[in-house]
Amino acid sequence: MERLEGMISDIVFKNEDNGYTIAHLANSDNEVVIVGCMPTLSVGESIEVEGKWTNHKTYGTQFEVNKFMPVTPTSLEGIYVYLSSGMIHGIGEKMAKKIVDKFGVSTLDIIQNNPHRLSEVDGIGQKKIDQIVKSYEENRELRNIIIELSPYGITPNYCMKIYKKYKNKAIEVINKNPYKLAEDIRGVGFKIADNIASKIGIEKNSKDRVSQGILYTLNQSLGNGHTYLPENILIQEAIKLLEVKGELVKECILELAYDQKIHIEKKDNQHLIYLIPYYLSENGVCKQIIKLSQHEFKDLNIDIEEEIRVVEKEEGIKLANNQMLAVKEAIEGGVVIITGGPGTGKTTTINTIIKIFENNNQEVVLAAPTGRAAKRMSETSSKEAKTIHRLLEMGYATDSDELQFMKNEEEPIKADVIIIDEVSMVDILLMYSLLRAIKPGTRVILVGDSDQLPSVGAGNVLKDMIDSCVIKVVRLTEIFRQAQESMIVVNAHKINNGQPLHLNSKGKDFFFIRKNTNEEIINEIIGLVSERLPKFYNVDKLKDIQVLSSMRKGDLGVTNLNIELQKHLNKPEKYKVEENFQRRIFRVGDKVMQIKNNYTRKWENEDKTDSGEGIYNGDIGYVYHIDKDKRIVYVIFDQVKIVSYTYDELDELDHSYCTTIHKSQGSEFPVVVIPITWAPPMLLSRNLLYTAVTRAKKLVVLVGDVKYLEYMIKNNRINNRHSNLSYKLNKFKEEGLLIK
Ligand SMILES: Nc1ncnc2c1ncn2[C@@H]1O[C@H](COP(=O)(O)OP(=O)(O)OP(=O)(O)O)[C@@H](O)[C@H]1O
Repeated sequence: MERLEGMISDIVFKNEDNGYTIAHLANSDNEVVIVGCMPTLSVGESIEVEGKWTNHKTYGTQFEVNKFMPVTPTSLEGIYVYLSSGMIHGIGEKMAKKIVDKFGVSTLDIIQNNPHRLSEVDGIGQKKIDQIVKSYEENRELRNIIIELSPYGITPNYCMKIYKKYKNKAIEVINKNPYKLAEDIRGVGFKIADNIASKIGIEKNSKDRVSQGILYTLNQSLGNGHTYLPENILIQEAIKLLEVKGELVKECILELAYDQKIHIEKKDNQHLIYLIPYYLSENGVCKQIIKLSQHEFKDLNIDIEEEIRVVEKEEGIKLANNQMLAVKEAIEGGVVIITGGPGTGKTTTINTIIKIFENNNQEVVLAAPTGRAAKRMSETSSKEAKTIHRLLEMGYATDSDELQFMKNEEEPIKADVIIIDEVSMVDILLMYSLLRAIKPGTRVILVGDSDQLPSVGAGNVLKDMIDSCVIKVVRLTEIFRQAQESMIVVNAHKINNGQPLHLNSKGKDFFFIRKNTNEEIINEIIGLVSERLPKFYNVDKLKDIQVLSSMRKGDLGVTNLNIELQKHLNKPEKYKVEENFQRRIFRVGDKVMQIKNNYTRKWENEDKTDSGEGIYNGDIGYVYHIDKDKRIVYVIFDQVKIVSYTYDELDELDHSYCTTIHKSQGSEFPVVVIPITWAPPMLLSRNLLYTAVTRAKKLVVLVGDVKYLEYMIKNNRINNRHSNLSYKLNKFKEEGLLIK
């Protein structure tokens, strides 16, 4: 390894995604090209680099950097260049000159140790001093983290994420418990954390390590939808991960339970191991369901049949028997699940229930798990529907900096009736938060299609509640005439029943285009989306058509289809600003999706007369503007909400010309295009196909090989999730805890 020292005189290239940088390093003797991961580098900075000389075919001799360290500039010129480089917010070129003229070589010492003295410089007030100190500190801390962590193979990009999460506590957190990184930082797995741990000197058989491995295994299993793991499975998986003896794992499981980090529940001869929040939520859901169902509901003193007749007359419909039953249960029973596939009249039933309650002065509140599902519910009911998170008023309590729900047992939701749609998407944690915020006496109506994919989060709540037979369930099974005319609806039910589909009926809305190779499928999809569908169906290629894929990777996965579709749906143009992040290009006009809930992300309209906060997982928007100087991408959602993302926040956004079927849950689109090709069996499943097809309102086009379509229809291997909700609800019922 060789070392060089000098000042950065130019930055030739910087990849914002992974920090790869090509720069010129100058010292009194010469100027050389250095390359490597140096994300925080800026012109004027003095650094020391460690690495080796290489010879590049095209670019000649360059220095490949393994490790870099900032050195405090000592020369007046160095200090001036550093301060004026733009790295310290609040100091421009003029101000830098003034400061250096005043304090000379002691400038950096003053900023660090006696910042109040900056006020001696003309034009610097307290506010400016605070800004300079904060920015200087952040810069220093980030550098320290990079220097400390890069030997463990953590890329600078992750260092930035780590810094954002823990701020100046980062090194302390990592030294105390490196495994915390695996829990908190998306993309850092147990293996990386374990590597740091071993370098810090944590032994393979250390109980800390094994305990963290057990917690990590349980955390990972949440990603597969499990609310607990049977002990034998947990032990097997932990042994595989940690390469230690089973006895030690067992011992650590007991210690974790003793420390109340996990809960062990006995069921028959098995031990079920839960992470605490999941145990509390599962029990809490059971308890709340019992409480809510047992309560005496206020008698509305109405003739239900007469009330139904009034609404039927107003709407010009006649409810089917099961719809009628659902309405009666909602009013008389008080807690009910209404379930059914597409076109079975769920919306019509909800609307009838709303009308009857409102005709009788009852306050009805509507909510759904995602922003898009709530928007759709608002549209079909002509009444405001909120996301469940908004209904529960997610926010910061005065004495805490953690987001939490303001609505709970003490401060319940004010309503006589609460109707929740798309309940299949609600996981066990959210269901508990919701139920605990409902006051006994409030009527609760849960609506959903239990054949859709289960929630992304742990649990199989809707299905378990239905299977338990503890809550009254009304199943809507009749497909109404109007709905029967749609092959989308008819085929969706056929998929659910494992039957062959009606393909390509003339004048209908469900087509299969046979293509064999992946290349043919991609070309066909591009042709359909960019030209033929907009032309023949008069739909907007960006807003109305959604391509859905079951997978992320591969030629026909979301990542590649987004790259291919972007080339045709939003071509590069001189007037369109774009920024290249190597893996992906963000360009003005791009269709994008927010991929995680961000309850505090601010938005405002163009003339800044309206603003708010909260952008949710699955929200689709368009890149509106890119400010390369400020390093900000602006995205517009719902035609008016403009949201800014700094470059290092772009991991919250994905292109969405194509999205995964999982992400499309709860959303509907006029036209859906789905590639049908080989994939691992768990991604060729009936409920994935069913969920994808039922997202379309006007037209479904499948493109690919019909043998995989047939395989999907047959493959009813329901992803079995470890969940104890149904069993527990029944157990409580048998033990006489439920009156009804
Ligand atoms: N009792 C009824 N008599 C006649 N038509 C009905 C009846 N109930 C619903 N419909 C019609 O059937 C179609 C589907 O109904 P609705 O939209 O309520 O079902 P849904 O289960 O919400 O469907 P989706 O899940 O596809 O939105 C609509 O056109 C609706 O007008």
